Amino acid sequence: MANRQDVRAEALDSEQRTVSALYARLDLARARAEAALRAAHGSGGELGTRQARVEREVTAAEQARRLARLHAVERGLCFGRTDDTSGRTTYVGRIGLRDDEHESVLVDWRAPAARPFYVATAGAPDGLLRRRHLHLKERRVIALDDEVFDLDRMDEGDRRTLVGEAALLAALRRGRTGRMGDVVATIQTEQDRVIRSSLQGALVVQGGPGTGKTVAALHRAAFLLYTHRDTLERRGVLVIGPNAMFLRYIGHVLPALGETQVVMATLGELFPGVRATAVDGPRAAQVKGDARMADVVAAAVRERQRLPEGDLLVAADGLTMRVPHEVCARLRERARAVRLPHNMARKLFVTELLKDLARAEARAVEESLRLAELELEDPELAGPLDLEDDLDEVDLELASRRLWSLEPVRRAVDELWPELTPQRLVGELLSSPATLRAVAPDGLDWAALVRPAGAPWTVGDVPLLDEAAELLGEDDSARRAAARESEAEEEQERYAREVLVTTGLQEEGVFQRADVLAERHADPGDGLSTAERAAADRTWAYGHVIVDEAQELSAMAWRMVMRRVPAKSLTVVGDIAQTGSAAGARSWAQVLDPHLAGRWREERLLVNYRTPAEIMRVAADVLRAVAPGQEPPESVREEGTPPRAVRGGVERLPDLVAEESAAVADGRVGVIASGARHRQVAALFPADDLEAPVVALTVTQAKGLEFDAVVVVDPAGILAGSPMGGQDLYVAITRATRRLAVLHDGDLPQVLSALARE
Ligand SMILES: Nc1ncnc2c1ncn2[C@@H]1O[C@H](COP(=O)(O)OP(=O)(O)OP(=O)(O)O)[C@@H](O)[C@H]1O
Repeated sequence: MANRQDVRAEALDSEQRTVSALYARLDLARARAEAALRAAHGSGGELGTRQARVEREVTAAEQARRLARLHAVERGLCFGRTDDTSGRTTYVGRIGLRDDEHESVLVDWRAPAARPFYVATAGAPDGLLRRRHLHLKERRVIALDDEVFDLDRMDEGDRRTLVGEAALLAALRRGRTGRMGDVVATIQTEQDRVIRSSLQGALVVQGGPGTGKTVAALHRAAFLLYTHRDTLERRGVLVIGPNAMFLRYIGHVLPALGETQVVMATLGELFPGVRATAVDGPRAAQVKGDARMADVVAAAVRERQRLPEGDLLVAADGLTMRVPHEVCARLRERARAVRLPHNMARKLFVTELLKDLARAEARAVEESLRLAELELEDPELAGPLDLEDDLDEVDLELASRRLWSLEPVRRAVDELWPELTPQRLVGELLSSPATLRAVAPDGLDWAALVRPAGAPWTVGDVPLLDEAAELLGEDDSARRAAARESEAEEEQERYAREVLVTTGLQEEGVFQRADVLAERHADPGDGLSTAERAAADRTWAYGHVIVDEAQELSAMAWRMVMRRVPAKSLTVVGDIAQTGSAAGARSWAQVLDPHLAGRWREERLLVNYRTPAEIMRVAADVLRAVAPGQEPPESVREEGTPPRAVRGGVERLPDLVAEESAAVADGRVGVIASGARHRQVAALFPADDLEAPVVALTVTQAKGLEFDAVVVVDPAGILAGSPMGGQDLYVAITRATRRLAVLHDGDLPQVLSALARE
């Protein structure tokens, strides 16, 4: 009788044959796409009608995209197999493949046929007998894991082939690389519900640290693009993350899932032309994020629609024109009443005011003539003279045009109703205590906002700029056109370079230069991909928006995000217990109801795949202290290394980090310090690249990230550092996947008393 070793080898062999055949299909699909691409490029050159040329280009673009996808799925092409009760075997992979008879040989993980692979559980096997995970190294099958749902119904031969350790645990024990990986092979049932939830409406994914919210949201983006490709490729998907480092951390997940058409941005980048990275202190952040700031910005715009002290007096060309105060007030009311944005309504105000100035000019001329008449006693000039009444519409228009060319007139108009950019309005508002005092509602701590003129934009300013842009009706068409043009060229070249590399066309001498190919590819429209076009356009309406670490968004930030997605199709991912920003959410209803009026659904993730149970027990004490109503997620594994507290100052840190590094071998160490200690710690570990073996971060920077070992420095400083210090400590502790050490120089905070002492 064959022993277990032989059975294992036999099963591996058999799967290897299947997997090799799948890779052969992949190679064939690539060869076909390359041939189609070459045919599209090669056919007809510059000849043919414009329509033929456009059609060729569309085909070429499609084939190039297909090729890029086929190349992106090389690693781990096939990772799953199901055997069901009707005797059918299905292989699940990163993309779908068919044989020459058009029979499916590999099912795309996002397709309905792949569902049982993700949802089957021992209690509800969904028609499955067995689920098998295949582990590949390059194109070789190196291990198998089986989960059996109905042993009794398996035949003897199949039973003998059962192999494996739970695939999930194997995946979770892998060392961290500084990049988030995809988990397509081990998606859990509760995560699968999130991933496949309908595109319509807003879905909130609430879950404690490490429950896979981020990873599920990214797989959801890939799933939605697969299922609703038409809509979403046209409108685009936007993923909003807390900072650039986080976006780099997750940046590899979607391409590995075959999706490259997603815009990733931080909140500080959502206003084209501004890249804010500075952050406000808690007091300013809280006020800036307050929903009442929308009224403040609106009042600041109205405040710029001014009236003269008394009558308006404009001296130009040797005359003084006078427009009575009441007339100016009437003109302002009329311009406001049209309810157009400020810069558009200005046109109306200026047109009317110029007419009144023209009449005033006529009056002034008349007046001066009368004076001249009195002085000269010239009988020729005697008799009634009423220039003002003689002006008809044509005269008025001509006079207005002439007046508009005079500097003093322009200055006077700008004084009353200036053309404003969002940057100017918000910049001048925040550096003017007098204006802030005048426009802030009672009870708003406006003094917290005051800052010097020209200070760099903060992330909290961006929603204010966006609000201002809505009210001002920023006319950015010229800037947009220019930006599109240069970006379009760059994009075409970049794309062409990719095509040259992935297809080997360059090597074969079909195209030597990316710019030549780019020229061929020039989109008859603006040539930008949806993603690029959307990122450059403040008013772009995305098809779907995913917000990660969404608990940090202020009420003002939510207003901005909602403008980006008028269809209100959103995935909101976060954990109320981790809110660190003073302006962040205390409940999902509080931040979402103003926009969605209860029309949002919530899924909860309850299992922590990151943090071992020993560390989570300490984190749970912290959570109980800061948010008594919140339940910590349950860890899926014990690691066996008790988390520890080490007494000492920063001088003890190099040794401690060396110990932790040695303990995790090739893994990564994150040193998370209080704001007060961060500078000192960062000087010891200066790398700002997550792939470095050791990286020093503040809690805010560490949000959403994870490390094999974490060293928390100055827990008391973290607790005392902000009104949300408890939440911050909870975040810091839960970044560890294997080991935790806490370095403290004063007394260890009470909430950490469960740590082993050294
Ligand atoms: N089904 C899964 N299979 C394998 N690994 C998983 C799975 N789900 C989650 N993980 C891993 O668990 C870790 C935590 O996931 P993720 O960062 O998405 O959690 P999160 O809920 O966003 O956490 P936080 O709130 O702390 O930012 C990641 O390393 C992720 O790859």
